[in-house]
Amino acid sequence: MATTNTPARVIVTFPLPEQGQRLLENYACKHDWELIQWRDSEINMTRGQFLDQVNRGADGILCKMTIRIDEDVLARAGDRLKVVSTMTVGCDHIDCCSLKARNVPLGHTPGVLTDATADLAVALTLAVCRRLGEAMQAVCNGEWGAWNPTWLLGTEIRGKTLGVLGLGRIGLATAKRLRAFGVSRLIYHSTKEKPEAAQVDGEFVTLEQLLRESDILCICCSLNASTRHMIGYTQLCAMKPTAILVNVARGDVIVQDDLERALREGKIAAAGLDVTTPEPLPPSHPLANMKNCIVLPHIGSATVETRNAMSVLAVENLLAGLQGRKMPAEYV
Ligand SMILES: O=CC(=O)O
Repeated sequence: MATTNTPARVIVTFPLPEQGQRLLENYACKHDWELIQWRDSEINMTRGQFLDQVNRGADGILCKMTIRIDEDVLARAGDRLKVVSTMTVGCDHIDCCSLKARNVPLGHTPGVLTDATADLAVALTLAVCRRLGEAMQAVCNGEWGAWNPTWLLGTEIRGKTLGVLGLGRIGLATAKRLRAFGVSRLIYHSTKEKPEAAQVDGEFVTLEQLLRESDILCICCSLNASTRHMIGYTQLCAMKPTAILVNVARGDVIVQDDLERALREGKIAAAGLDVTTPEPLPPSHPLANMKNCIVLPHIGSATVETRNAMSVLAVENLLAGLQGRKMPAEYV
C-alpha cells in the first residue's frame, strides 16, 4: 500500500488528445505523480509492456480499449490500485466484476461522445444506402463514364422502417437524427422498454420483430454477455433481403463470419460497419473487399471536440479516483 508520502504511480497506456494531455500533465505536476505514459500514437503499448509497468506498482491506470484489464492485471496491481479510468464509453475490455470485487472504481466517458457517434451512424447509414463506397471507387478506377440513369442506384431512408438495437444515449441520438430523414416507422429492441422512446415515437418490439421488420437496422447497444454474438446467421436470415445493417457498437455483437456469408448470399442487401473483430480488420478480409459492405476504422467518436472532451473526462475520473472522491462519470 502506498503511504501518503509516496507519489502516486499513474500508468497511462497512450498519448491523450491535446486538452486531456495538458490536464494530465498539470495534475501530475501539481500532485507529484510518477507518470508512466506510453507516448507512441502509431504503435500500441503491448500487454507485456503494460504488465511490466503494473508489476512495478500502479495507483491509477488510464487506458483505452486495446489492453484488457482483467483479473491478471488486478492481481498484479494488488491493493495499491485505487482507480481505473478508460477513455471509452464501452467497458467490454474491462473485467468489471473483478474491479467491483476489489472495490476499484471504474471511470468511463459517456455522454460526451453521443453526438459524434450518432452523426457517424447517420453518415454510415447514408453511405450504405447511397453506395458511396462504390461511387468513390468508381471515380478512382476510371469507371465514371456517361451519365447513366440506372447506374449506382441506392435506396432512400424516407418511408422506411428504422430499427434500433439498443436505445441508449447513442441509439436515441441516432434515432432522432434519422427521424429527420422521414422514416415512416421507428422500432427498437433494448433490455427493457424505454420511456424516452416517446421522443422519437419509437415502438418497443421483440428482437425477432426488429429483425423481421427493419429496412435499416442500426446496432447501438453495448457489448456484454447478453449481446455478444446476438446477431448470427439465423438472425440475419430473418431480415429482409433488402435490409441494410449498420453497426456502430462493437464487432462482437455480430458473428462476423455469418455476416460475411449473409452478405454474400444476399440474405441482407448491405452493411456498414464502424466496428469489427479484430480491430484493425486486415485489408485482405472479405468484408473489407465486398461491394455491399462499407468498413470504417472505428471512428464513431473521432472528432477533435469529442476526443478532447473524452480525454478531459477520463483524466478527471482518474484524479477523482486517486483522491477517493466520487468520479464525474463512474461506470455502474
Ligand atoms: O467505441 C468507443 C467507445 O466505447 O468509446
